[in-house]
Amino acid sequence: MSCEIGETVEVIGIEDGMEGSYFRAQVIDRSPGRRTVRYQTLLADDGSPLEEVISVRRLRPPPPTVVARFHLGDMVDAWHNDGWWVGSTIACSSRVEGIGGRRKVEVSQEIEWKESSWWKLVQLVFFSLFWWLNRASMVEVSSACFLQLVQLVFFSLFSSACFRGCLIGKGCFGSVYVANLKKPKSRYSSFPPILAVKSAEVSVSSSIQKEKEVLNNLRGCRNVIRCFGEEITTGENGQMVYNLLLQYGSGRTLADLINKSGQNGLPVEERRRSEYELHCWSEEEDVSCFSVEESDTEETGSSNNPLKL
Ligand SMILES: Nc1ncnc2c1ncn2[C@@H]1O[C@H](COP(=O)(O)OP(=O)(O)OP(=O)(O)O)[C@@H](O)[C@H]1O
Repeated sequence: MSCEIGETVEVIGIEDGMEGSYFRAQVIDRSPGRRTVRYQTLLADDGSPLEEVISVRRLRPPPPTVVARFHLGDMVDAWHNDGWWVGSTIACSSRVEGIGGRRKVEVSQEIEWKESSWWKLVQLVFFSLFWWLNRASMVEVSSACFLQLVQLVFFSLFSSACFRGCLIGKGCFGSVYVANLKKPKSRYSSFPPILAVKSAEVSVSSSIQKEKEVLNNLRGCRNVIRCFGEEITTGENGQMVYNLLLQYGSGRTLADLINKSGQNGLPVEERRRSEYELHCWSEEEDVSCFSVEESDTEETGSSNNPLKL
């Protein structure tokens, strides 16, 4: 994205309470790696449009106007408080509102699963105690036993967040199930009511544990499936199962979509949308799964050329 003077862009909010929101603005000046923008909806103290100098990393192109069908659990942008907020649908209405050519849907705000400090304290006391007992040779704690103890404490404090439903698919490292929240009004109330849960036996779960780390690093990247946390449950045969709680992608994978589209490939609108999403992703995370021509001396290093997958 070149972000020339006069171009309309969207700026991601980074201040407290503004994370995950995008505000439309116009570029009014440029310097290497930075742009001065004038917001269309945010005002300065004197009532004039707010102007700000920001890094180009906070910019994205305005999204294309598409008429989309929304499903429960879809990730969407919703117009709220003068900006677009990333969320997921928790209810869909057929009512169409004329906001920027998009439908208005009810959203649950972006959430982050933060462990409460008392839970961290319990963990700390628990691990310190076993570390001390182990060092004093008062108990022999094998790693398997240790994991079971962790599970016991985990279960005594929290039961599983959701009911597991049918199998959606299997990958090399785990099986993916659709799941519903057990108690939508519990501490998980900010989770979408429908989740995808990727499960594998604890002993072979290192890859999906790694996946959690990767997804956490990509948190805030609006086009990447979100991870809501992890939990350990007991499987049917008593084995310990590691579960990754993921945003449910109702649209299936891009590969599924391409395969379904037959010989002519993706419809033009769908292709544009996918290119746009991959473009935003590459801007934010420097993803190298496709090549984009390098642009002049800009920090972002990408241009408006079509993506080559
Ligand atoms: N968050 C999700 N929402 C909906 N369906 C999903 C989700 N994650 C995975 N799936 C479905 O489950 C299948 C298996 O996914 P998984 O991530 O385990 O493996 P994969 O990406 O297909 O392959 P690999 O194991 O090589 O990564 C996918 O093909 C997809 O159809």
